[in-house]
Amino acid sequence: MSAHPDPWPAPTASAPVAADVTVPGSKSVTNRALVLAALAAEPGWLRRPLRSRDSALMAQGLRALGAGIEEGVGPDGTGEAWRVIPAALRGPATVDVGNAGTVMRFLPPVAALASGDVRFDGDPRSHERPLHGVIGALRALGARIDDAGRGALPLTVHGGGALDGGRVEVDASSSSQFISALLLSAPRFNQGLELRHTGRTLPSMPHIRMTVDMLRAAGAQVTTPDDSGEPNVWRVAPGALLGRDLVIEPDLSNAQPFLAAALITGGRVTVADWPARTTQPGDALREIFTAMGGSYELTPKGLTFTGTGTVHGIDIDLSEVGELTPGIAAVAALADSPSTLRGVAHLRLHETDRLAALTKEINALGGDVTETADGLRIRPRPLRGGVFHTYDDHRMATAGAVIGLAVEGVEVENVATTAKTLPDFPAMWAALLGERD
Ligand SMILES: O=C(O)C1=C[C@@H](OP(=O)(O)O)[C@@H](O)[C@H](O)C1
Ligand SMILES: C=C(OP(=O)(O)O)C(=O)O
Repeated sequence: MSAHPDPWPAPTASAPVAADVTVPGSKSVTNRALVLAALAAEPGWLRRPLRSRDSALMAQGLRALGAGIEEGVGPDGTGEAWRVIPAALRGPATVDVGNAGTVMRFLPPVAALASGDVRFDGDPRSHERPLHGVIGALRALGARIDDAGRGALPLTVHGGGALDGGRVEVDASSSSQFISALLLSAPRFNQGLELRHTGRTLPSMPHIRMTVDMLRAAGAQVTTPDDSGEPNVWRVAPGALLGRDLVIEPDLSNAQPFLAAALITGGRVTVADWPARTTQPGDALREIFTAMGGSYELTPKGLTFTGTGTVHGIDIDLSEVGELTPGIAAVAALADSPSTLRGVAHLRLHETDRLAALTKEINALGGDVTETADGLRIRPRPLRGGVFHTYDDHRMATAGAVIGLAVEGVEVENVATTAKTLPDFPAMWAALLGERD
């Protein structure tokens, strides 16, 4: 990957885009697959894993706890793959979570199963992101954790080599990852887990379904509220997990800027290998961007999205698909009518305060965005060039690039932050526009 100027001049589209795009593996699937493979009773493979900062941190954290994760080619000799060899989990170990929600939430339960002390720390922002649900639940299930009373990072898990498990209550209204974290390790708890969510709201349900689907595919017995009719209760039976040979789906949330490019420029983009059935929230983009003025066709080759060049505003509850908000806000700022994005108050505690950041940066380009209690109101106005700040948030960077397609002179500060989940973004973007990186 070449070094990029900072700020990075976002290319404008001089013509409708027409491109085939292959996006790397899903962050959410890769990091769940790594955890489940490390907890399994036998080795497994991840094929076409995401290689990015967040997945490297997850792999490194699991290695620190004793798991073997080898880079290589898949069992059929083709393509990149990771071989995961589970081993006894042990400290002392140090885990750097960076600013990866999946690492900071999914690994403390794994550490509670290890014997020895496991220290967790990360980027300054990781100290501000909610973790209290995981810490409180693990304590209630028998773990010893020293967080100096902060309810957040940094902290040390004093792993006892096993965890009783059993019943626990968690308020996961600030992050669905609290629930995913506890479910993923639960087959290894002595009594399994009965988890009750006590909050009024619960974001990102597709990500919880992803957790349940992947647990089941690894042989775990899981009961969801849909199965039992008991709202907000998940149960996981104790039992061994299978090692899998898993092909990771492309990251549909990272397909978003490319689909947005087709929508905005009146062009056409085909994203290869779009899964026919998936729990990824990015699958909702087909319908959301259709409502905003485009159309799509799903074929065995992938998803082809076509725009007309006219973008309509949208009034939509994004609570299930919160991570799509920055990209939708960028498109909405270029629409022919206002938009209201609702149900995403928890985005204030993501990589950055995304509601404040989007408001500030779009308005700095001449836009008219206001924050509401749980989202954004966006009134499109003619935009002008300027520096688009990204606050170490990969989705702010891609949002700035999307606006830059239609607005001359947009410069994205720290485009390298896209390495969190999409390290090749600047080169992929240049290829989309037929330019050299
Ligand atoms: O479990 C996951 O892989 C994710 C869950 C969501 O987190 P929140 O529920 O905290 O929004 C999502 O925003 C994040 O990008 C990935
Ligand atoms: C919220 C996100 O990430 P994280 O996994 O760090 O929570 C995201 O990728 O939009």
